Amino acid sequence: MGCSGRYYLLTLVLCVVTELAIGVRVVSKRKKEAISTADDQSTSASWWQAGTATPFRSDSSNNPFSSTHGLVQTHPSGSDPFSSFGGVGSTSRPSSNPFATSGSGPLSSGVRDNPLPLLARNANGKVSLKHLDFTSSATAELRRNPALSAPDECARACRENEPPRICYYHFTLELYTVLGAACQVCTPNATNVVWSHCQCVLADGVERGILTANRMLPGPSIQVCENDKVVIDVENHMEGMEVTIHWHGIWQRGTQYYDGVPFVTQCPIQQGNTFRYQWQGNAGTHFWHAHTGLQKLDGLYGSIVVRQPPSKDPNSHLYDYDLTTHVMLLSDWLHEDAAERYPGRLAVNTGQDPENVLINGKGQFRDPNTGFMTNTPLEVFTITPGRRYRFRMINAFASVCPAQVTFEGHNLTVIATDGEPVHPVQVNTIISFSGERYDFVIEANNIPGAYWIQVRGLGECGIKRAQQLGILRYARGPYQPSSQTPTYDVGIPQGVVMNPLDARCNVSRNDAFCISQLKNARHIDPAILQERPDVKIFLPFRFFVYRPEMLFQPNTYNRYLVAPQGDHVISLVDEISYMAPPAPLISQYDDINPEQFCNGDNRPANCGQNCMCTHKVDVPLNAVVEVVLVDEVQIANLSHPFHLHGYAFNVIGIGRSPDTNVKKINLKHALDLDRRGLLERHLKQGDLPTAKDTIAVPNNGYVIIRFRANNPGFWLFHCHFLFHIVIGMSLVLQVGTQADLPPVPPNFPTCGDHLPPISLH
Ligand SMILES: CC(=O)NCCc1ccc(O)c(O)c1
Repeated sequence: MGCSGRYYLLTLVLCVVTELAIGVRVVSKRKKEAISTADDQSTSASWWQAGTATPFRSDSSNNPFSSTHGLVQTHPSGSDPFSSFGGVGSTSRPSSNPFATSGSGPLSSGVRDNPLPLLARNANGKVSLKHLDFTSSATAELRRNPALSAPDECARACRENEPPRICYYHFTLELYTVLGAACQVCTPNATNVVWSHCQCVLADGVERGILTANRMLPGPSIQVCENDKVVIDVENHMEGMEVTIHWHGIWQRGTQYYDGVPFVTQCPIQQGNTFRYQWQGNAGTHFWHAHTGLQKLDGLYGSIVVRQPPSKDPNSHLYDYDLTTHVMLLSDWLHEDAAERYPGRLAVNTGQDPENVLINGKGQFRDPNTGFMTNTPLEVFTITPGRRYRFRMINAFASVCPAQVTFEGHNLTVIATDGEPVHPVQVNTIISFSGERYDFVIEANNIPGAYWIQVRGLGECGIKRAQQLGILRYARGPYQPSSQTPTYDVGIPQGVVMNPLDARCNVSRNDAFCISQLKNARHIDPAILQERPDVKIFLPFRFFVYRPEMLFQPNTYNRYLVAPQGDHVISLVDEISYMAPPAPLISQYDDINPEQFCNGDNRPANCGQNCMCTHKVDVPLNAVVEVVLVDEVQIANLSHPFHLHGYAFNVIGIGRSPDTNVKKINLKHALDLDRRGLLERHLKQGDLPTAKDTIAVPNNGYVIIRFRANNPGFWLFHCHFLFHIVIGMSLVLQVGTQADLPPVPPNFPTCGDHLPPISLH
């Protein structure tokens, strides 16, 4: 296939950015104060089920704790899994439970945390912090340096004239376990997000080895105000593992070397080493996760919330509360190490699809073979009648499954995506992809009670019918919904869909909103909407399927993934499979052999169908860049979410070929459509394309994004599916030159090959 036409560099026109005044909105309505009574905060009670203890463990035979505490559940056939949940129904425990012999149970044993505080967070409102004793988790650094603020001091309502803080976090990364002995000492609090005093990780009640930051799942939440400085010391104690942490959604202007991409912005952090990340966050709902190997899927992720004073949020009049506890992090979950699925197996546990879905690291699991269900606590979000709440949803999935979130009996008013505010739209359900965030408002306007939250895994996750439940609970009301438990097939009625999978985005419809129909609530650089961008890049992507004879040729060791149907594949973006260089681009550029680099216009000689090199596309600083992503994957039902580091881009168009006799879109056809003016581009006055940093390219379709390349650096641009990253569905956009970048800090770690002359002494 020829390369011409894949990558266009048009004349760079430097545009003077005229700062247009944004319509200033005066928010005068005083926000309500937090209510923080104990019954708002804790889910109370335990999840031990009366009856015979049947801990659900992958192997309980040689585990000393196997019959002592655990997830006892006995509902093979649809009886109510919540009879002991939240203080409703039976609270007696199996006699084999060690807590039972204490006569008091974990709630009153004195070792359990105090109820977690509810922080009121509407910036005019007061912050109410109760019961929080952080002395035990204050690290040496916090004690030593009085200029630093602890996580709970930073998780506050943001005011306009308040001095910024320096918010300090210490992440200790370890190999750890779900249902370890820590669970004999305490039970985690269901609403704990900022940190935990309890080291018990329950997940979905199925024992497995995991990776954790500070023995929490998700890891610690970073919640700060817009101008705060954030400092995170990442101490790697994972045996035999290196790691980097990426701060997904944080632009890293001026701190490009702290973006956390291995061999692009840093050397991976070796075991036993501590790496200090420091950045200032752009406002919004973001998250952090490991960017090395498959570690993210084993538990290394957590939320980031960068709040603003309400006067700076164009949608602040739509909600009364923006609580630390109303972050909703969705993740997919396996019952074994992610590495068990890579490169992948042919007979047992094939493919990469998850066993389960978690909401804030919580959930239950129904064993499809036995029908037994764990009864670990579900996530509970508490609301007060009449109030309006901002929820911050993060899709931290690693797999290809879109996640569909529905709240029983409540509309969702979407007010932001990927940290960027939009003109509000009301929907009933949100479909999101790995890496995306959606902020929405829920008004507590239904009959006070408890309501189901359903998160379904779509796409490939439909095979295992992976879903999870949570509870939206009105304060002082029951913990248990009175309605039928939603099942995968008979769920909460879906109504209007945010982000429909059918990619019908060129028509206004009353059953769905496409992302390309959302309107940006912030100022858009007018140059973004000019007809011709300065740089236009077509990026088709697909898989290359190996024949086994090619892949397993003696003395060749090419990487591959065994896809769900058994195909052995690598990923190609513009016919190139990304390989990381042996040293970081940002700090050791000159150590890298220039022949390592490639792109569609510069393919290495003899680079065949499985061309592997460091795919890098250069973009002039300040150019207006358009990227057209084209899905050339020949698989139905699979849409790839692309994430750009360092930026939020404007989503100019999403669609499929209008040509009904074209069965499969490809680069050639997309170029042809573009020539004929048939690619959808929202460039009219008033279209206000929304800003995002992660966008799913619809299956058999395309996405057009634009951004002004005003943040110099080496920015990874990649499919956010974890198993697609490791087989090369990535490239680096180099914006500007090394001279445009701040130098890396003194003593920045170095790495690289060691290939000295061979000597016998
Ligand atoms: C012919 C072909 O492209 N096969 C690959 C299909 C595939 C690859 C990777 C996945 O994660 C996945 O779900 C499906």
